[in-house]
Amino acid sequence: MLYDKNCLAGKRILITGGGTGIGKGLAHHMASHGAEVVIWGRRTQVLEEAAKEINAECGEKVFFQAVDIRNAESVEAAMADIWEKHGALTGVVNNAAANFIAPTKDLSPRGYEAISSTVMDGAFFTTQAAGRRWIEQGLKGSVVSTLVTWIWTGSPYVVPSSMAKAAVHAMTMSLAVEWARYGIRLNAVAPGPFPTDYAWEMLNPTEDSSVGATQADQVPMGRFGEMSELGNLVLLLLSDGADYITGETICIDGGHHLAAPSTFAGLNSMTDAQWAQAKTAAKAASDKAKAQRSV
Ligand SMILES: CCCCC/C=C/C(=O)SCCNC(=O)CCNC(=O)[C@H](O)C(C)(C)COP(=O)(O)OP(=O)(O)OC[C@H]1O[C@@H](n2cnc3c(N)ncnc32)[C@H](O)[C@@H]1OP(=O)(O)O
Ligand SMILES: NC(=O)C1=CN([C@@H]2O[C@H](COP(=O)(O)OP(=O)(O)OC[C@H]3O[C@@H](n4cnc5c(N)ncnc54)[C@H](OP(=O)(O)O)[C@@H]3O)[C@@H](O)[C@H]2O)C=CC1
Repeated sequence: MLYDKNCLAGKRILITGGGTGIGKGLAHHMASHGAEVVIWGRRTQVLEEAAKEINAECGEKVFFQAVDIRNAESVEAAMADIWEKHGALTGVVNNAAANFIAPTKDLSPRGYEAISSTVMDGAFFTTQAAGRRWIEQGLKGSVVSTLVTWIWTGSPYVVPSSMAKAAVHAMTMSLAVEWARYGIRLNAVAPGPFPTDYAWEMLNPTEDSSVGATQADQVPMGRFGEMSELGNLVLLLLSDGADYITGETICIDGGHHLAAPSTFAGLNSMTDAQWAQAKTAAKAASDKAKAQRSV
């Protein structure tokens, strides 16, 4: 363990999308360094299992709420519930996201909305609900958003995600200035590929769609990122050790985007028939998750 195992003692951190993938890894990392953690997602069973798994190792540190972050009223109600039942948060990780690869010309308005509203509106509603409370109560707070290197490079075939992540980047810089006087810091991380089940089903659904963005051999360091590496960076930003850092987005990608294969440009050669196969495969994974949603 790089950091002291109690370095986050007294911290209470909300992680959206904390039931799976990176969010679950972050929840485990923060809980194992002494923080109390609340995880959000739309599937009660998935959240419950994640909390149980982490708590078995770390003690009763992780709590969960089924929340759809696209719904401002639900976010507000769940945030009020945290303050009432657990106490004030000290940090928020805007980690939940939706994404799938698709040719932009074929995207329906609902497809665009599903991705952009989750990433952009969800991060805004969650940040505002916590920030308002910190300001009213004179409390310090730290917000960390999980972005992606496409905020600098853009990426074809994931245009709504690139646009919405760039918007959250703008929110990070803007509120860092607006809320600095309240002691509220906003930072972000921009990971390269950290393979997770759901993301890879959405971004790498078929053999033909496996391109640079999701391939370890395209990373200059020759490997994917490890959860503990991302966890250590987010931990630092959530901790008092980063008290003078605000408005920053820190890249953690083994040099991936500087070597240029970090986008989905390699999908330019896919045919319409290959795109139809990719859509069918991604939708099957998505439908399986949807059948488990509680909200
Ligand atoms: C360098 C490496 C970088 C990697 C960066 C990673 C970034 C990520 O963010 S990965 C995160 C992946 N995780 C998720 O996406 C988790 C959440 N996902 C979901 O909730 C679903 O999978 C969702 C994205 C499909 C959204 O679900 P929902 O809001 O319930 O939306 P619908 O199923 O009703 O679909 C809305 C709309 O979108 C069309 N659509 C769905 N899937 C596809 C697809 N694969 N291709 C094209 N279009 C798709 C769907 O047909 C609907 O449109 P209409 O048909 O017009 O109604
Ligand atoms: N994996 C990678 O290589 C990279 C990932 N990222 C970013 O990291 C973050 C995590 O991605 P990853 O762990 O890979 O993917 P996952 O699909 O595992 O995580 C996304 C999470 O968001 C939740 N979620 C989606 N929509 C909503 C919603 N409307 N309300 C509440 N929760 C929601 C999902 O749960 P549920 O469906 O139950 O609601 C799920 O737990 C994302 O922001 C992604 O963009 C960035 C760069 C690289």
